[in-house]
Amino acid sequence: HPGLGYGWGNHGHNYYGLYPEFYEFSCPQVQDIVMTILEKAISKEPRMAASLLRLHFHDCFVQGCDASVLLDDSAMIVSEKNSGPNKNSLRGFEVIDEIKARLEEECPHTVSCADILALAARGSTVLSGGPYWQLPLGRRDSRTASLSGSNTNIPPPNSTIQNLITLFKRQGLDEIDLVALSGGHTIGMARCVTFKQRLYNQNGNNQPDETLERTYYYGLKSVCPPSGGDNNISPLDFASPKEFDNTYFKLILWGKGLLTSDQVFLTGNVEKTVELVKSYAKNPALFFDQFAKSMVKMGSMSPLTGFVGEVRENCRRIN
Ligand code: HEM
Ligand SMILES: [Ca+2]
Ligand SMILES: [Ca+2]
Repeated sequence: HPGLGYGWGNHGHNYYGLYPEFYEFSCPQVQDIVMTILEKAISKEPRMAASLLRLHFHDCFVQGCDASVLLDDSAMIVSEKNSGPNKNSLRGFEVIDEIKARLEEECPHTVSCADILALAARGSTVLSGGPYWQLPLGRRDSRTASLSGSNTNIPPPNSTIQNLITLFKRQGLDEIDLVALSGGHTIGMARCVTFKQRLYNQNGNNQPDETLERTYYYGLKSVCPPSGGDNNISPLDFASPKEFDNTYFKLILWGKGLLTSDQVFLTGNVEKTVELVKSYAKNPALFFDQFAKSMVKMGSMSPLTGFVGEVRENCRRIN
């Protein structure tokens, strides 16, 4: 029986009942279909890879990886899409819809939206030049969403290092996962409003963040004026915003992390995260390997399996 995660196909691993061969018989084309649509979307707009990677993260941190993030407002549902971290920020829903529609044609009522998010995150990483990993599957979709969970569990960009460690610990993720997964910021963009405080008033004294490297600071000010321009965007890794590589960590060593939550790995007085940034900056293979491991770990957080939850027909609403 699909979904129970015992015996066949599990090869002795048990990510809470998820296993890579879950769709081997019920939808063997799933991987090809996902990759075809991702290739098209990402070649049209490279940033889409980043947006899809982030969607999986924002799903997993709220009720686990159950596609709660995809539900629209309705009579039954208060959508997570309107939370502080998500509103005017999350992207890629149309690509998920396209994948889902295609999969409903090929393998009706079979592939969950939560698994589509995990597949899209892995595929987006690979297509941006990052690592591939064996992806445990078999997540089912929630019949609920949590706006409050979205507001409280997802770390804000001005977080202190302690705050980041605490919020990740709460999900069962440690400092190694925190630093490696934040390496996802090697691709994609952030809006001015998420880092503006660093430019004009980091500590309530109307001064810039002194950990911000000078020339980078002047460049950011030109993108992000003191008033207005909140939706102007800047790359999280300006050296290679479309390339999944380890330059994110090199930039942090040079004082050129974009968000406070990036730079504090070096400046937050936690020796462990300082060492991790240095080793990932030096050794891209080490970063790739740990990113893959931590993505599997994050992707296995509190999944719905077996007969719990459902496989949505449309990712935006419950059946
Ligand atoms: C450690 C805590 C984290 C914080 C505080 C954080 C914060 C942010 C913020 C503020 C943005 C910009 C949003 C906007 O401008 O609207 C962003 C973008 C992004 N984040 Fe994170 N993030 C964190 C962890 C992660 C993780 C774990 C991943 C994935 C593994 C990730 C992947 C991304 C990606 C790829 C983007 C760019 C999205 C795009 O261009 O559409 N982030 N993040
Ligand atoms: Ca979720
Ligand atoms: Ca990069």
